Amino acid sequence: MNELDCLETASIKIDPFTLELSRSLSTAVGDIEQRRGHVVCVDINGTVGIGEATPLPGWTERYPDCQDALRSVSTDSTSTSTSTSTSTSASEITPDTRSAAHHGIELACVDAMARHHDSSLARFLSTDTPATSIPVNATIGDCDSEQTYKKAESAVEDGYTTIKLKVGARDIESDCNRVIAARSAVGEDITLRVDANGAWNRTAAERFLETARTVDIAYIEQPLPASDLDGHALLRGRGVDIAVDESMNRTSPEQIFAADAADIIVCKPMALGGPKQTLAVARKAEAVDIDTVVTTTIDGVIARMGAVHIAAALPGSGSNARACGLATGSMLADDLTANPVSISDGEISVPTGPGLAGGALRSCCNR
Ligand SMILES: O=C(O)CCC(=O)c1ccccc1C(=O)O
Ligand SMILES: [Mg+2]
Repeated sequence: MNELDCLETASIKIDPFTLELSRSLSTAVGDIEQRRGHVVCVDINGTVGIGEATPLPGWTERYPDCQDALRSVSTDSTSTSTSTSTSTSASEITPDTRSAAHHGIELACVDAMARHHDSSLARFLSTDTPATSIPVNATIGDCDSEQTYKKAESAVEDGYTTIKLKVGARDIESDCNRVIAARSAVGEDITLRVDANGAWNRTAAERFLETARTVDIAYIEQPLPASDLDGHALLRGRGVDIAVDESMNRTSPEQIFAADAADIIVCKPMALGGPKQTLAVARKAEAVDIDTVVTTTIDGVIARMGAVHIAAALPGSGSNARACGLATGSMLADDLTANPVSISDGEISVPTGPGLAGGALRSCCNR
């Protein structure tokens, strides 16, 4: 079955939501304060599947475009209140494959298919035995050195063994002082990484790299603008690994690999258009010895669990793999429904029931 073949036979219902963050996440490209999206519920011959489409401007299509794309495939007239016609033939309109709308539908389809096979989504997607838990990183937004120290200390108290700091929102010297502060807060055994969200030029990135090497930063995520693949290639091999994130949205994985631009790719299923594209990219990366780190765009619990299953289905996933950015649920003030799995000792367990999480997310389709 093709990923969206289910559109031909499924009924599709969409339900908009807004989730506030408990505290905004400060990054080099601005603050994230709120997440708006749609729960997507499909019914394929009586098997229900749940997905989530939560666009983030800059990373995916804009909210109105996502909503239009979902309405065009929805078969439920009550959820298309502002549109005059109900539904066009679903097979005529399929959302752009690299979109949050596509992610929402595809996730719902694979959830239904996994349920139909009485398999967890990770097992359904994996060509191997999926991981049962995934190490995850704590994420610390931009803040001053003193706050960085305190937050790093408390992340370790909470059991995290990998911490990611957002950098690039202040001058290089201040960010250098922040990573020095973070290292002194956590000791030697904790993995530190930073994410500049493309804020630096090559000179600034080189300056940061000198300090990063001395405080043992595992990798710098997107130091340079997304299109500067050659610049990323030049930063490699200097004692700190280089990861790309935004570049994944601007160029193809093949271009990134060909430019030798990255040691690690960061994959956000919501931005890559769904579980299948994400896995396909990760498998290509593995074939050329590049690690994949799966993260979210700070999604609701449905997409977050989707990302956990994707991470578990990846080649070489599990406790020895690099920590994934999947501990983003605590940034939300409220959620679509209760978290089906817990995070402890820096690892998130992979839900074991059929599909995304057995019956645990079911209430999302009756909201
Ligand atoms: O990866 C993480 O630790 C959290 C997720 C994160 O940083 C993020 C969240 C929303 C949008 C962009 C990003 C990013 O990685 O740049
Ligand atoms: Mg990033």
